[in-house]
Amino acid sequence: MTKPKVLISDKMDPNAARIFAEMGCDVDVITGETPEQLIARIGEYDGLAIRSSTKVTKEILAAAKNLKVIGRAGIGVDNVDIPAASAQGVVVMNTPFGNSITTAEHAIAMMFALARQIPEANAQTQAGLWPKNGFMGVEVTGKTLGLIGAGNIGSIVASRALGLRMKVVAFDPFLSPERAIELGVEKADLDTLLAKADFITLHTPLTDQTRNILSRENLAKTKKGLRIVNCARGGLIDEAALKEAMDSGQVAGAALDVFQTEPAKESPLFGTPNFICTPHLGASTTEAQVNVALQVAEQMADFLVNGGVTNALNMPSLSAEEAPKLKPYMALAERLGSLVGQLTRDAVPRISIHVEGAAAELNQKPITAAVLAGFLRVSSDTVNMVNAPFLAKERGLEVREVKTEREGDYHTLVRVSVKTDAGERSVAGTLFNNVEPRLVELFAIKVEADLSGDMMYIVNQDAPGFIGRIGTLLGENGINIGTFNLGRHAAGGEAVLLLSVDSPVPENVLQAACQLPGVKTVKALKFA
Ligand SMILES: NC(=O)c1ccc[n+]([C@@H]2O[C@H](COP(=O)([O-])OP(=O)(O)OC[C@H]3O[C@@H](n4cnc5c(N)ncnc54)[C@H](O)[C@@H]3O)[C@@H](O)[C@H]2O)c1
Ligand SMILES: O=C(O)CC[C@@H](O)C(=O)O
Repeated sequence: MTKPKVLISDKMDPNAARIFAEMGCDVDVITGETPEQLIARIGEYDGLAIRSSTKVTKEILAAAKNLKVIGRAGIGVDNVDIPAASAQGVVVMNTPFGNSITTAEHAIAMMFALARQIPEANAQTQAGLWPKNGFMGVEVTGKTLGLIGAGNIGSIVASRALGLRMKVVAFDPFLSPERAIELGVEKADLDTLLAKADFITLHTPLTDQTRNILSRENLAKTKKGLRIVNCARGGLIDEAALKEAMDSGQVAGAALDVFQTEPAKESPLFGTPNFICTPHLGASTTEAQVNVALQVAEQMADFLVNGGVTNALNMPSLSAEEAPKLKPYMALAERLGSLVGQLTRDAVPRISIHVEGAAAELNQKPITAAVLAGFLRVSSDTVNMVNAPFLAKERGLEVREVKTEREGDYHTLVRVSVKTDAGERSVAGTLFNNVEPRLVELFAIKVEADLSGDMMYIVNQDAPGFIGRIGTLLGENGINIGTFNLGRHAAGGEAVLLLSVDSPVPENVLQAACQLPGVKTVKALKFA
C-alpha cells in the first residue's frame, strides 16, 4: 500500500513530522510558500497540516485533487474555507484544547501588563528615565472581570481570575446556569456585563453574532476607565471606535493579541497611551506548540491510515476502534443508498435511515453519511461522506434517522426508505458473517443479493419461461451472467430479478429486454 503524503506548510514543532513518519505517512515540511507555489505543489498530497499562516482558499482546494484532510494545529479555523473543503469532501480538523491554558495565561498576562503599565514602564526604565512617579497602576483584587465567551479558554481565564480574588461576570448565550455555578461566575446579559466590568476579556470565535461585539455603541455603555484584553480574534472589537474611546478616557487601557487585519503592520491604535499589543502570540509557548503539533499529527495520521475521525469540524467523529466495526456497515449503507438513488426517478423530499439490531449499537452518523453519499453520487461523482450531508441540506433533502435496538428477522439491519410522489419505497440490507454486505429486501420483496459491479434490475410478471428468455437474450449479446437473484410477492405476481453481469449492459439490450413478454421495468445498475 502506498503511504499517504502529508505537507506541513506552516512552522510547527518538529514532533509533528516525527509522529507522521512513525504512524506511516510520508511527510514534507515546506513553509513560507506563496499561494501560487502551494497551488503548484498541493496536488500530490493527501493531508495538509497548518497553523494560521497558510490560507486554505477555494483556489488552493481546487488544485488539491488528492487532498483528504486538513489539520489545524490550533483552534481557530478561520484561515480555512470550510464550506469549500466540505463541498470537495475534505475533512477539516482542529486541536481544540492543546493551546487553551497557554492562551488563557496570555490573557491574564495582558491584564496585569495593562493594570501596571509594565511594557511602557519597562521601555522608559531601560531608556534611562527611571520614571518612578510616572506609573500609577490599579489592583485587580476585588475588581470585576467581564468575560465575553466562557468556553475552553474563557473558563480557564475565569478560574485564574477567581484565584486572583476578582469577581467574574460572564456573557455567553450558550453558558448554562448550572455550568455558570460550576465555574463560579455570574451569568449576565451583555449590557449588564458592560455596565459592571472593570476589565473585559474576550474569548469567542469571530462569527456574524460576535463581529464588533465591542462596537462604538457598546463601548459607550461601559464603566469609565474600563481595561480590555482581546486574545481571541481580531474583528471582535471595532478598532476605530476603541481608539476614540481610549482618546476620550472612556477606556483606560487595551491589550490586543489579535487584529482585524493580520499581520498588523500599522494601526491607528499604535502609539496610543496604555495600548499594548503582541503579534498573535496567544498560543506561543513551548508546551502549547508541542501539544498541538503532536495532536494534529496523531489525528491526521489516524484518519489517513486507520480511518479514525477526531475533532473534525465537518464530519461526525469516529474513533480508530469504531472505524473497523463501522467499515462493513458503511459499505452496506453506501450500496443501499446507491441502489435507491439509481432506482428512483422522482424527486425525493425525504430519506430515512433505520438501523436495527446490532447496527443500532453503533454510531449512526457515519452510516447516515454513507447512505447519503451513495444516494447522491448517482447525480454527482464528487460526493463522499464528508460533503454528502451538506449537499443533502443544500438540496432540501430531509434526512431522518431511526434506531431499533431489538433484532428483527436479521441480527443486524440497515433500511433506507425514500419518500417519492409514488409513496414510500424502501430497501434493506444486512451483514453476513458481520462483514459481507447483502441486500435482503427490495421494495417490499424479499431477495438476497450482493450489490457489486455491473447489475441488471428487472421487474416482470412472474411466468414460466421468463428466466430462460432473459438468459438467452444476454447470452446472444455476449453478456455473461455472474449471479441470479429472484424475489416475488407470490407465484404469478410481480417479481424482481437482480442479475450481476460481467460487463455493462448496452442500451439496445436493455431495450430488447423491455420488449420481452411480462416485463415492466428494466434498468442497468452499477456499484463500486
Ligand atoms: N490568540 C491566540 O493565539 C488564540 C489561541 C487559541 C484560541 N484563540 C481563539 O480564542 C477563541 C476562544 O477559543 P476557545 O477554545 O475558548 O473556544 P470555545 O469554542 O471553547 O469557546 C467559545 C465560546 O464562545 C461562546 N460564544 C459563541 N458565540 C457567542 C456570542 N455571540 N456571544 C458570547 N459568547 C459566544 C461559545 O458559547 C463558547 O462558549 C477562539 O476565537 C479561538 O480562535 C486564540
Ligand atoms: O497557531 C497560532 O499561533 C495561533 C493559534 C490560535 O489563533 C488558535 O486559534 O489556535
